[in-house]
Amino acid sequence: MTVSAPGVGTDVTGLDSYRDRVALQQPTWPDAGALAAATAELAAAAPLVVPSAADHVRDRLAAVTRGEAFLLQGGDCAESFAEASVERVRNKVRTILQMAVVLTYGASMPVVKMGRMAGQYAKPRSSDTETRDGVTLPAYRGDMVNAFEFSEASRIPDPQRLVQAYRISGATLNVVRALTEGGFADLRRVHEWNQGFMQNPAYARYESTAAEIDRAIRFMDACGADFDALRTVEFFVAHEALLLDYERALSRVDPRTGAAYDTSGHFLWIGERTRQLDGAHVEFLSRVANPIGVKLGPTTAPDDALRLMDRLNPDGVAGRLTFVARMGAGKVREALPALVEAVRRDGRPVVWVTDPMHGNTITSDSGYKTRRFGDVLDEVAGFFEVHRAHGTVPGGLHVELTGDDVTEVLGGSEEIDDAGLARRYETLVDPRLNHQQSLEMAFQVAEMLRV
Ligand SMILES: O=C[C@H](O)[C@H](O)COP(=O)(O)O
Ligand SMILES: C=C(OP(=O)(O)O)C(=O)O
Ligand SMILES: [Mn+2]
Repeated sequence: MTVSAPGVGTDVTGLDSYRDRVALQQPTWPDAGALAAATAELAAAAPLVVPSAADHVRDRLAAVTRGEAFLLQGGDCAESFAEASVERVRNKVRTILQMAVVLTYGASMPVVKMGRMAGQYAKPRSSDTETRDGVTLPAYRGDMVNAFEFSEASRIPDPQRLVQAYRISGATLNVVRALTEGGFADLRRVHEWNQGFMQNPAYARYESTAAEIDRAIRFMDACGADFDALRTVEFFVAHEALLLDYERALSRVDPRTGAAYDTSGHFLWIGERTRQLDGAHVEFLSRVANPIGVKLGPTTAPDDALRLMDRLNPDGVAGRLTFVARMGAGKVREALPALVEAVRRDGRPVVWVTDPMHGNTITSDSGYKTRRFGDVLDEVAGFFEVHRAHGTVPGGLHVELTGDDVTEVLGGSEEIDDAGLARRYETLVDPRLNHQQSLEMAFQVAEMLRV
């Protein structure tokens, strides 16, 4: 089979069909020649993930649809080039591993671990521009597009940033692999970190769950469990497939099967703002074989969900399609049931995940974009209630988090208040749970999973 170069000749795989559709939320690149040079460089570059690994993730997600595994997706709203340091990546991976141990216990199921990492560099925005002190500039759209700094030069989209994002994603993946394959993920070690977290009296309410996990691990030990076999874990990477110039340039045909894969990450998702049925994002992801997700906000109609299934997973391949519901704590109990019921009746399997962040964004009195920890947990509770009522599988959790001690989300047992937000508010776009809030969430969700 001959395959044409990107954008040249016959579109054998259909990977270029999206070009005839409307793509929302794309940057206005000022120099077409510079964009072509950058995408040509990416098209010739090595894949970040290989097709067989994406297939493997799809199989893991198929287990989630059967209620035999639980999915945990977490990471920054927007990764930044400056924070791709070993330390920051390690803290994020550590946080996700710690949460996963608690959730594994709560669910009595394997947890599929996936970072919003190694590619989460492009952001959709509500407005094309940002105004500060009477000065209006193009909005920041992620490090893959322009720089956060509020100056005219920084905000001009630069296609070389696509190449930089690819290189930094490769370096991030390398660190993630070294950590998760090199003993950092050892169950005994992760358990010790969780015991360290429990030293803080603020978390006394989780003591009984923590003690049960400790007993379970001692029981495994007494039974002669092979802890050395638990020194490594599978860890996958995911991001929003927003910038189609980047995603297309990193897509490759798998010589084993002739199928196309987007090799920029294991799992890609379509955001709430770009999920139009006839839009470019749905068209593009319909052509790649990776496991994919779609965010569904509170205005989604049951028919929209069914049509997305027709477009993205017509044959009902288990693990291919994940719906990430991001309704808001006040809406999830009204908005989600009709969707869940329509999908259940249809019969084609879908992984249902809750994103309890994006429907709960508020502006604090002092002007910070933030979320309340209580709202976040309430949306997760609502998600579980809806699935229990319908006999369907609540398959996972999608959260914005960091492994550091930032102060971006209000509340939690350490009671971050409006004045406290200023202490360490570092996010470039949306507020993230900090390390402690993330673990606290895991303990609370573990309690919900076991009832
Ligand atoms: O993560 C996503 C944000 O919610 C999205 O980019 C919109 O943010 P904005 O309203 O600040 O533009
Ligand atoms: C933009 C995001 O979410 P949504 O598409 O759900 O608004 C996000 O995940 O950062
Ligand atoms: Mn976000």
